[in-house]
Amino acid sequence: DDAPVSRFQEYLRINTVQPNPDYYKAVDFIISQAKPLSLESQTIEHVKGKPLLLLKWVGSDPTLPAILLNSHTDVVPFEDSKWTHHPLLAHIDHTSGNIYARGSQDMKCVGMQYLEAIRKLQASGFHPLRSVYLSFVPDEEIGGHDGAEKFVDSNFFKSLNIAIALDEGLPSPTESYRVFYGERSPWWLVIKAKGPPGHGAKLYDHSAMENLLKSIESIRRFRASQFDLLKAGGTAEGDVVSVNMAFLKAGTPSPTGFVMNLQPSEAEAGFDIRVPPSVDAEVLERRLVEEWAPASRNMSFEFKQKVTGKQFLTAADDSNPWWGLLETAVKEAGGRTSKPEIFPASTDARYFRKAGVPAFGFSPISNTPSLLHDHNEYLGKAEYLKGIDVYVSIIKAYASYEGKSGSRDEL
Ligand SMILES: CSCC[C@H](NC=O)C(=O)O
Ligand SMILES: [Zn+2]
Ligand SMILES: [Zn+2]
Repeated sequence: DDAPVSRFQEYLRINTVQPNPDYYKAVDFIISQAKPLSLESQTIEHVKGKPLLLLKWVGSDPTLPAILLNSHTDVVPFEDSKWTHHPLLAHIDHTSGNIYARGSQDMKCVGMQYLEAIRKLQASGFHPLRSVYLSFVPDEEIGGHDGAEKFVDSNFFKSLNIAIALDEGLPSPTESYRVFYGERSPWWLVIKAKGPPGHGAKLYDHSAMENLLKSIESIRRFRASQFDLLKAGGTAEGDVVSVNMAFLKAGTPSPTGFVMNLQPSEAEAGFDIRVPPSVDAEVLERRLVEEWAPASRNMSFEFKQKVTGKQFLTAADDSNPWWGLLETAVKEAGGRTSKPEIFPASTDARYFRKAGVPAFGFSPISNTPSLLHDHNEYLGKAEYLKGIDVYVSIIKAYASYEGKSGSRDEL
């Protein structure tokens, strides 16, 4: 059991932290792991310095559409002083068996588990009928535009003829694994207020700060209404709009902090908003124009990131054979899947779905708190090893499936 865990630790120790990930080191490491498995390998650089690694386990029937197992190689930054163990050390707590590292849940675990599962399948003498591709993509954490998005837009991707893609999910605090069939759309919104400057001791209307605060109050009321739906139960995390303030920027800097007796003429605030497929984006945008950033209150807005247009969902029912195969394969590995959900944040799966490839978000992590992007992100050693067996079962089922491919639903 030690070797797979050591290999996982080795991957975790590679510094692929945004905004300066060492992608080549990660790619070289994965290639070294793929070598003994005799997988075909190619590195694609849609953008210089951002390599995407594609591995292929060749199936015996090249006429059948292939399976894609996707993972991203980058991880989000951390405040190492707030961790109990440095996030790039992949320290194992020997009492609990927990491996502490950035990327232990999101999602270096999954990338390595795919490979470990293939290693086990080969050792057992299994040969795939369908080809299995493994993509290790860059830049997911900053939007995936130079990674999965360019990959999916290429003719080369179309030539791969992918029937189904698997990508990351979220840890489950309970026994059953979470599975995702769609995602909320990210809107990264900045609202700006302007107003006349003035003496800090003067009470007057329409200052930039007052204008911005009115918007913030309105946005907070909306946030509370959505949060109440969630707190009341019956509504899933991915089915309400989330709004969280990312930054506040205003004031006139001084050597000791900020000038205190000057009312600034400009103020801005940034929000991370996530919109479920079931919510009418036009109605929400009208609210933004009319209540959150009305020009009549000297306000403007811009989006730093916005996914617009149709949102594609992957059928998670009997109409899609890949769904049943996944459920059964997890069961055969001794696990259970819970009701399919909308992913609350974003993943590269949205690009696959948009290209017409059904995709499920799934990370085989149960009985574990979700610590993505948090301090002290960890994964239990036993949970990691169990996840490998879950993928053994899934890859076996997917790569052996002889039937027709599934469908994609549009919204
Ligand atoms: C909007 S692109 C950013 C993607 C990022 N993905 C995972 O956390 C997210 O914030 O959801
Ligand atoms: Zn991720
Ligand atoms: Zn992430």
